[in-house]
Amino acid sequence: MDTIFALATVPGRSAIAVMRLSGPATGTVLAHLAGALPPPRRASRRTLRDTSAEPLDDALVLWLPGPASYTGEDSAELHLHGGTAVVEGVGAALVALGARPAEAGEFTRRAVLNGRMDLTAAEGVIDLIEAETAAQARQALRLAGGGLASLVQGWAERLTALLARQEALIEFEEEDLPGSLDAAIESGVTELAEQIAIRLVTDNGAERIRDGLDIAILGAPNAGKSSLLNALVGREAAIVSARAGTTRDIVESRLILAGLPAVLADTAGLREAGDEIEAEGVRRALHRGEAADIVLAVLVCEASPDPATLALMARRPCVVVANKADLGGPVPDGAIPVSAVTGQGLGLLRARLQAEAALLAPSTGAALLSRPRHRAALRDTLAQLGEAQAALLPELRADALREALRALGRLTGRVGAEDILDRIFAEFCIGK
Ligand SMILES: Nc1nc2c(ncn2[C@@H]2O[C@H](COP(=O)(O)OP(=O)(O)OP(=O)(O)O)[C@@H](O)[C@H]2O)c(=O)[nH]1
Ligand SMILES: [K+]
Ligand SMILES: [Mg+2]
Repeated sequence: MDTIFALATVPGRSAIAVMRLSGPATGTVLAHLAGALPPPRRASRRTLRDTSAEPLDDALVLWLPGPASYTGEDSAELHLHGGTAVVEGVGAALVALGARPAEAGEFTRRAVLNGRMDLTAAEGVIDLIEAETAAQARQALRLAGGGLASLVQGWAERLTALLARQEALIEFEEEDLPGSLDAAIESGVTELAEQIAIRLVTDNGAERIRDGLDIAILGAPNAGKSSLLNALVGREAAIVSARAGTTRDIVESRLILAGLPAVLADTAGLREAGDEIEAEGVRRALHRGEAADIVLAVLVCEASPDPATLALMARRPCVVVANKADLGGPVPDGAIPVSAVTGQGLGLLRARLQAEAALLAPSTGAALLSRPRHRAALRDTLAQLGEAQAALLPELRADALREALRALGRLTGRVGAEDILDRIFAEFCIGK
């Protein structure tokens, strides 16, 4: 196993730069660099020197021997002065001493390989680094703290016990085993399948908290969709003009709703398009509307609701506004009167959007399945438990239980396909 190093802080000029090291040669490398190995787990001030004893920096050094370290390996942290020359000099000395630059996510990957955390906790670590809102950070912390790992671990232990009984049953078929054993396995499998199924159904919102909500603004040309986008995000993100058919492409802008990140998408006005470009714009608008978590349907106070928007409203979760309320005129049923020009009703609209967002991504703190692969693995497990329930031969039932256990193992990284690890750790930054 190589000894790796990377900057844990952002590269560039800074007050302090933290260089991390991990791997079997860490102790030797550190002793060379700092003159001697400092006492473990205590910050020590040392002059760092390169291989020809030239001073590199006056630094704070932490020696973190394994296995009680982040990676599980012998590790160290060097708190350097954050200048480019210092960091490069220390990097060059580390290479001269036999260490190599780490790849993205390599520290955390080693932590997973050494059993310091499972794959879902590692995903929590990435999410925590990426988190932009408080809700995302809370969810990431739960994952990083082993929230999903311990749940899955509990299921895996029960499954292992059921499999052991099943194998005993096969082995001792001839001899006298209590007749109730078979029934006990059956009810155990059923109970486990139920619990996993319930988790799949009730664990909602975690993916939305992680990835954000998709809100599409749709309506007739000139309804004021672009004006509304600009008013909601507080900047001139989209072009506004009195000419119908101004917006062609989708214009996206980010918005945070009650701690949830959202992407607000302005689209082309819905109508029989005048030309090929507008037709493509309308096609994109409808497509975006069909895929959105929430459609923000924009009607206009004085006009009768246009059929295309009404048709979409019937199919998608919607918040409906009647824009241009400043001009007066009747407000269509169920619509919130707003004015993108005067700002009237925008507070109410924001509150409605927040309420819808909260419905879609309840921040109850219970949701853990934040990635499609989590659900996929649990569905595979469930399918195998179904096979086990349906199996007529004890051997086939044991096979299905083994497969179910493998599916759970893929979720936690215990059953590791290299390509899954590669994909997950590619999301990481270098130094984590
Ligand atoms: N009085 C009034 N005028 C508005 C309001 N909102 C938008 N407008 C005007 O309506 C016209 C069209 O506004 P846009 O925001 O470009 O409308 P749009 O729905 O994006 O139009 P397309 O992109 O062409 O589909 C502009 O002249 C805006 O100034 C409003 O609340 N009150
Ligand atoms: K317009
Ligand atoms: Mg527009």
